[in-house]
Amino acid sequence: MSRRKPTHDHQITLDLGEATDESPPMAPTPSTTTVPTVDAAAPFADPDGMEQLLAGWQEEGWIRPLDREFACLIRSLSEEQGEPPEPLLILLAALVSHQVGRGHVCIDLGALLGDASQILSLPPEEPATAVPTEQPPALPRPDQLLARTSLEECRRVLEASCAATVSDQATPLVLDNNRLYLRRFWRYEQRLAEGIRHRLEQSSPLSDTGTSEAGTLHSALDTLFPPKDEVDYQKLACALAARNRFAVITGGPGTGKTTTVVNLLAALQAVAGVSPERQGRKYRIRLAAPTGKAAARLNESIGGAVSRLPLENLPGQVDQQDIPTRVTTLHRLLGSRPDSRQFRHNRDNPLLVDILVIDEASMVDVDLMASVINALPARAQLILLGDRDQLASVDAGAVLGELCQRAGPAHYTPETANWLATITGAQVPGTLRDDNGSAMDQAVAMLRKSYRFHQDSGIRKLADAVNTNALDDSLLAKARRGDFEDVAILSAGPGLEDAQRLICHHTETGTPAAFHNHGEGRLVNGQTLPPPVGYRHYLTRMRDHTLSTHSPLADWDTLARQVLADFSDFQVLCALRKGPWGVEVLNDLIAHQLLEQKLIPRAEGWYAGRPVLVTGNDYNLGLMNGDIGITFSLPWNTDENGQPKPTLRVAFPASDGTDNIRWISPSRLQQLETVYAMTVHKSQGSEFTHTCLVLPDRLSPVLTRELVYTGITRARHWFSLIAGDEAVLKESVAQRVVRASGLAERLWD
Ligand SMILES: Nc1ncnc2c1ncn2[C@@H]1O[C@H](COP(=O)(O)OP(=O)(O)OP(=O)(O)O)[C@@H](O)[C@H]1O
Repeated sequence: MSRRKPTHDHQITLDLGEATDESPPMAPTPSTTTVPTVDAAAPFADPDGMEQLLAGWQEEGWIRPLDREFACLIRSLSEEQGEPPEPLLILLAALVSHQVGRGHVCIDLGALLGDASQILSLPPEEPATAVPTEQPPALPRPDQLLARTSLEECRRVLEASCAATVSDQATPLVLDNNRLYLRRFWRYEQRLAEGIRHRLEQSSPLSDTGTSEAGTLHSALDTLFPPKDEVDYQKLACALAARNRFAVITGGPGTGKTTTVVNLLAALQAVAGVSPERQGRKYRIRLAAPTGKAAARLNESIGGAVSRLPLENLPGQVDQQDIPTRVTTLHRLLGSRPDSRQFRHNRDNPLLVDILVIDEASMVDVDLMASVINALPARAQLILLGDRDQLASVDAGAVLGELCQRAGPAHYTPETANWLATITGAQVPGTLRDDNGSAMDQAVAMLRKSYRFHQDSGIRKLADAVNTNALDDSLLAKARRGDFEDVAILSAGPGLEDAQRLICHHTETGTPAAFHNHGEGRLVNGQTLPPPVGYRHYLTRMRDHTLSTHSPLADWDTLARQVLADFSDFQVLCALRKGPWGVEVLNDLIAHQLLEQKLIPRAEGWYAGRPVLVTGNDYNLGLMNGDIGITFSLPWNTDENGQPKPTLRVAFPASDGTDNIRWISPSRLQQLETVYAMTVHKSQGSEFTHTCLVLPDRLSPVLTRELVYTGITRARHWFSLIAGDEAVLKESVAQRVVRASGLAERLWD
């Protein structure tokens, strides 16, 4: 019988990426139903046995209902096509879905069979909170099952199945080079790799140093970057990004990504101004970021950088209006539609843009990045900015990290090095050269010098040590002694309650006494910095204002702007959501501390002073996941006696690049949470004057080098650390986030 591969792609509308949490599934709560006892061989005997086992895993919280349902769907598809349903196929389907839920784009079967418990993190490690189960469940673990099979067997089963192909047939699973994908994610990765490769192949008139365009780039860069004794990596990055239709500029905090991209855009507009091909038409440029918060932050910094450009000295008659300063969110740019994953802009309706710059690109998952590529005209230039060492996107993929995996010791070919020498006058250091560098290598630039953090900055030293897994006792001891003027390590007594009390007190006051010289007298860019603060700071401004019923709305807007700015002067970040060190418990404890100090009127429900974080996009209200608002009690309405009747409204900054305030009734807000404490994941793309990182006293898979680095680098001027156990801090730094994906192989091989 000849079997037809079913075209079931449309049926796989299960949202296999969206249920992604920031952390792997937590440890099971004790089960109330009896779970069948099976040994590791039994589930392979028949598909019912395998399904029964998956049901047990789901019941124990090891996998999501979605993972089991997907596996059952694969079984049904096989049966519909007259195939004997293979238990191993059902298992692999559940596992690939599970992995996508944890941020992986696919499963690398070789790696999976090599170390299944590490790759799958199953059973989930007990989190800091877990109530120990009295009896561990008598279920075979995935690694025990996988130990009974081989790569050849997995391949055989998948290749024989009508549910998996390597071809363009729309089967729900794709086996590609020993990597197993959900088709949707395989397509994203393919589309992304194709879009990047296509851009890398396009030639640029800038490549030929004899063209007028190249000559203009040379003189524009000389104007924008004053001569230096050392290699100017910003200038090199500008030149490389100008030459390629796809480029990545990566660098740590304050290395000048914004400054560089503004210079780059000015240089490109200068080139457009002289280009015979463009006949004086300037490029249409758009700036975007993955979240409203990240867009707002770039908005803040870009205007200043543009106004400082020496435009009058540039060739090509570049005007200030030629460089945009408005930053939009990617969803807004692409035209998101409620209840749909499809954007208004796509291959058939591309964006009207010549150059698209995406900031904070580490937060962009493979799905969204593929949508960006899909919506870009074929010749449009795409420039990604971001810090490759930060946490990867919450949803599947680690696109920026993968694109920058060879950025440290770069791989510039002799051709690139010679071109850079002509265009920038700089010699590329020998350590960054490679005769065998690929096209992709030539499109990646890393900024290596921080202009925000001084050489002796504790924040910088800690971040560097975390990145290189060199966080040792002597550095921590120095920080604890107050040797760094910007870092404080706070230690509580041994008990959990002592630690929680310390966190609450610190959160209220910011504990300036824990910092060098009580945080007094620090000079930054020639200005004295105010000492670090806690939440008392913004709540005091709220409490002490003198506005009344008769005050105009503009005055309330001004107050809201100040309070929101004060709120961003401090933020507690947690690694975990659940448990005594997690966001939920700490939000509650901190609210009660502030209530006790009479800074807020109550600690539950809605009240004046409650800070909230939007946790899902609300297109009707124009609120995006990650937006932060503060609740105000406004005397705008009056009761029947004409007396002011306070009304609660939440003030949000407008997300359109203006400094407008939107006042929204709490009853209209659907997805949100209190945000005295926030997870490090949610803090990506944000920055706070003083950041306090709280780490638990037990290791969990969530605690990784990327998480600790991201937490530390959210601090603009002050960083405080409260760790339940410093050994856990060091162990966290040794753990890395590794996400399975085939993107790098598609681009480099
Ligand atoms: N080449 C330079 N010379 C002197 N100062 C610089 C240079 N480049 C950047 N700066 C300054 O360093 C600070 C950080 O620069 P910028 O905002 O461009 O960095 P960034 O990498 O975008 O920062 P972030 O980490 O916030 O994304 C700014 O005050 C900027 O003016």
